[in-house]
Amino acid sequence: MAEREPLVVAMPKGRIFDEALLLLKQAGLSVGTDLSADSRKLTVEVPEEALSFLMVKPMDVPTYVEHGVADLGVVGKDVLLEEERDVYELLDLGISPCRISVAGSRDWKQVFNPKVATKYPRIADRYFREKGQQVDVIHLNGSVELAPLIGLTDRIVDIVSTGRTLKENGLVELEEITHVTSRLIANRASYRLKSSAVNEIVERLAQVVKGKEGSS
Ligand SMILES: Nc1ncnc2c1ncn2[C@@H]1O[C@H](COP(=O)(O)OP(=O)(O)OP(=O)(O)O)[C@@H](O)[C@H]1O
Ligand SMILES: O=P(O)(O)OC[C@H]1O[C@H](OP(=O)(O)OP(=O)(O)O)[C@H](O)[C@@H]1O
Repeated sequence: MAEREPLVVAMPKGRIFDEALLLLKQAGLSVGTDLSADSRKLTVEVPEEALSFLMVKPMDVPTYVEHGVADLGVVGKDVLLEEERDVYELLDLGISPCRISVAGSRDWKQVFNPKVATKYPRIADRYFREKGQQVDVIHLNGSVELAPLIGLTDRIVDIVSTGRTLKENGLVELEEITHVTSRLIANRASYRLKSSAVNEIVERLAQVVKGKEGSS
């Protein structure tokens, strides 16, 4: 039974949630039944473990952590690269793997003043700048694969996992930008001021992650 002030953890709703929850359980945390993908509750208290969870949009996890309303958060590396928030990245959890890639039609050809559609404008901008290519980045919030199909852009920068969305829309992966997995992040002040509680969770999760790596 923990006596300390609860650690607040920002949990991403959506794709990552179930895998993140499983990791917490495998780390021996009894998080109860309120913390579930089906729940509509936005805050879940687990007093037995001195933990409190916030259910947030994946893109917003680093925002809550940077501002210190959450001590810890679980978030995809894609979001960290895009959001560039001032947080500590403590652990690669190895869950929800995917990649960020450039994609387009099979017969794509370099054009003058090329356009790229993406949910990740900063990542795309940085990638093409580092390659010395000038592109016009168009920010979309989803259904990004539609852009080249209807002539909005020549290419896209988006998440690829199974490759099914690209395939079903007649697109191909042209270049991989980076591999993505989910990470445990911490608020900078919490990491110093609540170090023993934070380190305990990090160590427990690291054990689980190490065990999975060993068995794969
Ligand atoms: N196939 C995939 N597509 C998108 N994200 C994936 C995929 N596989 C793993 N991920 C990871 O899951 C996270 C996205 O989760 P999710 O799709 O639930 O959120 P979202 O993009 O904010 O979705 P929405 O805007 O539809 O709520 C990404 O940040 C990435 O790290
Ligand atoms: O390679 P796949 O396994 O097909 O996964 C990749 C697709 O999944 C995501 O879209 P999502 O379902 O989140 O919809 P969105 O278009 O609203 O972002 C991503 O943006 C790709 O479109």
